Amino acid sequence: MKTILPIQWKNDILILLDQTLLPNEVVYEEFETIEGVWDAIQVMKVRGAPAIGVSAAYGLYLGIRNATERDFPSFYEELTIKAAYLASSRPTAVNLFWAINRLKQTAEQNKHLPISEIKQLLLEEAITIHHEDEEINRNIGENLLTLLQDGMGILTHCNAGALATTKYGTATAPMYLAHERGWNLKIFSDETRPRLQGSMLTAFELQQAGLDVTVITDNMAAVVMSQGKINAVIVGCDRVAANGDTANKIGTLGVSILAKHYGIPFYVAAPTPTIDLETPTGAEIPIEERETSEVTHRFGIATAPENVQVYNPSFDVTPHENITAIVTERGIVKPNYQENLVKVMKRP
Ligand SMILES: CSC[C@H]1O[C@H](OP(=O)(O)O)[C@H](O)[C@@H]1O
Repeated sequence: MKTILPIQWKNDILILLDQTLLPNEVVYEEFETIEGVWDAIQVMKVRGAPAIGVSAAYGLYLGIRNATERDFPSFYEELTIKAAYLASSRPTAVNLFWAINRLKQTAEQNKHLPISEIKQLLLEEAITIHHEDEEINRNIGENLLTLLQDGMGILTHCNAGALATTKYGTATAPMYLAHERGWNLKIFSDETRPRLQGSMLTAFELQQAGLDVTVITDNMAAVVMSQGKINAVIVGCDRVAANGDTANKIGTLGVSILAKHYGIPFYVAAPTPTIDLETPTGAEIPIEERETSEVTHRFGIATAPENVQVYNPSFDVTPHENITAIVTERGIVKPNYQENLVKVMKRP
C-alpha cells in the first residue's frame, strides 16, 4: 500500500509530516525538543488521536533524554513535569495521556536500574507504541471488513486515516485493505469544517493511494444518504467513554443522527488506546475549543465579519445509542457497551 508516513523516528530525531500544508505541499519537519513536539501537536502539524499519542511518546523521551538527575526520585519528578507539559498540548484525544502514562509506567517498573538505562527503555517504549499502532490499525481494518461488502458506498467524516495514525488509519483501514483485495468501495469524504480535514487530508491520502473517493460538502450528508449512495458510515474517535459515548471531530454527532434516520449502520473505528474506561460517559469528556480564526478565516481571507462572536468546539460527542458497533483491533463491540467494552479491554 502506497501511503505517506506522517511519523518517522530516525537517528534520534522525530520527523513529522506538516499536515497544515497538505494537500498543496508535502513537507517533513525535524523535531529534537519536547517544546517543538508540543507546538506540533497544538497547531496540528501532527493530529489524529493515534498520531498524537505516538508523537507524544517520542516528545516525552526528547524532553527527558538530557536530564541530569542521578537518583530515581528526582529523575521521576522531572519526567512527571515534562509529562504534564506535554499533556497540556490538547485535551480531548485520550491517546496523548495513554502514551505518556505508558512511559511513566516503564520508568516506575525499572526504578532499580541506572538512569541511563531507564532513558533507553523510555525510547524503546516509544518505538514499541509506534510499531504497535500499525498492527492495531490493520486489525481494525480486518474486523471492519467483516461488516462491509464489495461495491458499498461509505461515508467518512474528518480524517481518521493514515495521516491520523502511523499507517492504514482506523476508519480508512478497511478501505485500504479492500483496495488491496480488489474491492471497489465508493468512499464519500465530507469536507469537515472548519479545518477541512476530510477534503484536505482524507481525500488527499485516498486519492494518492488510488482509491475511489468523492468529496462532498459537510451539509450534503443527508442528500447522499437519501439517494441511497451510502451503505455505511465509518468514523474515527478521540475518546470512547465507558458507556460507549464517543468524542470525535465536530459534526460527527450530526452525521450519526442522519444515519439513524436513514437506517444506515454507523461504525466507530476505535483502537483500544482510545477507549477510556475511567471516563464514565460522554458528558465527562473534555472538549477542546480552538481559536476563532479557524472559523472566521480560511487561507488568510476573512469569511465572517470582524470581531463577530464565534463558538468553535473541535469535537462533539455521539451518544452510544447512535452507534451500531465500536470496532476495535481486538474485536467488534456491540451494545451493551458498558459491559462489552470492559470485556474487549481484557482480551489480549
Ligand atoms: C484516528 S484519528 C481520530 C480523530 O482525530 C481527529 O481530530 P484532529 O484532527 O482534531 O486531531 C478526528 O476527530 C479523527 O476522527
